[in-house]
Amino acid sequence: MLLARTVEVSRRYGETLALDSVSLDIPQGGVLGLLGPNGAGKSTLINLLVGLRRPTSGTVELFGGDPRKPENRRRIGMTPQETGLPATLRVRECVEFVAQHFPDSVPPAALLDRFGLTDVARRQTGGLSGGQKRRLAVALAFVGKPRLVFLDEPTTGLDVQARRALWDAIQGFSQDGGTVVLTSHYLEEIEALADRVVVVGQGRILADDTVAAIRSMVGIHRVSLDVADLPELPGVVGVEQADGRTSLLTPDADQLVRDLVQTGVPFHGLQVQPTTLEEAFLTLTKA
Ligand SMILES: Nc1ncnc2c1ncn2[C@@H]1O[C@H](COP(=O)(O)OP(=O)(O)OP(=O)(O)O)[C@@H](O)[C@H]1O
Repeated sequence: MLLARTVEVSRRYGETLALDSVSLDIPQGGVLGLLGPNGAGKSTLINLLVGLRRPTSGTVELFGGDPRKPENRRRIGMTPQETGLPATLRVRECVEFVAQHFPDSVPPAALLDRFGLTDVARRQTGGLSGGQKRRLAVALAFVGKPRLVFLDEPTTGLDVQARRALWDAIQGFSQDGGTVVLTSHYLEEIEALADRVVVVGQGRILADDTVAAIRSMVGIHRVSLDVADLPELPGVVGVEQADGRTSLLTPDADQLVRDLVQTGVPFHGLQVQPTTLEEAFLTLTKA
């Protein structure tokens, strides 16, 4: 069963073509990760699906109908990239306020517990930390017992522990049969949560596949080292020099390190790091 879809949807903002003929089906169940560099069109796609924006051309359907109609939107939950919470409302009041807009809702205590907000339930949102605000903003997407939830960069600004707690909550919702569409810049996050990944770039869908397939496409690592004279090595898709250090970009860091040792070239200060998604995309487009 399809919960939402776009058919050849394009969206322009003046001269900018933010989405270019995008067709996407969102069936019931699972977590769909939208992955792509800044400005790729991910937020625009979500905003069209939830009825916040209209397409310039093409069709968008939510539960088989118009995403702008309240009866369709009532069955979704959403956390946009940026949220403004009323500063003087207490956390619990915020949850209760949002709950009033839905025919059925999750009991506030249960929701606050699920999102680790019980301790701050009586605090005014203006007094929350950035991470707590973000957690509340994401929790609010789940208040109305939605069937489909859209989360635009849900864990931006969260520390590792808070991020993992949020992942657990999202996974729990998915295991109970809920469907999630999320955007993220973190491959790690997509890997932890999504079973399907749609890569968006320059307003188009570049790939729609499993996490493993996408990881092999964009999972580039940076191997940095201090080395005087480096021979050519297999599997290197980019070389950068900065501050006297050499960085090698590769999809298989383990193999590269093995090859490096085998050359016998002296080096020190070896570091292996995942690249950001932007770097991975730039490297791939250059390669
Ligand atoms: N309201 C707007 N007015 C003008 N241009 C816009 C507007 N919203 C988005 N754009 C442009 O459309 C393109 C796609 O933006 P969008 O926010 O959808 O990308 P994104 O993939 O969500 O990026 P990010 O990862 O940075 O959030 C960008 O070039 C952006 O500058």
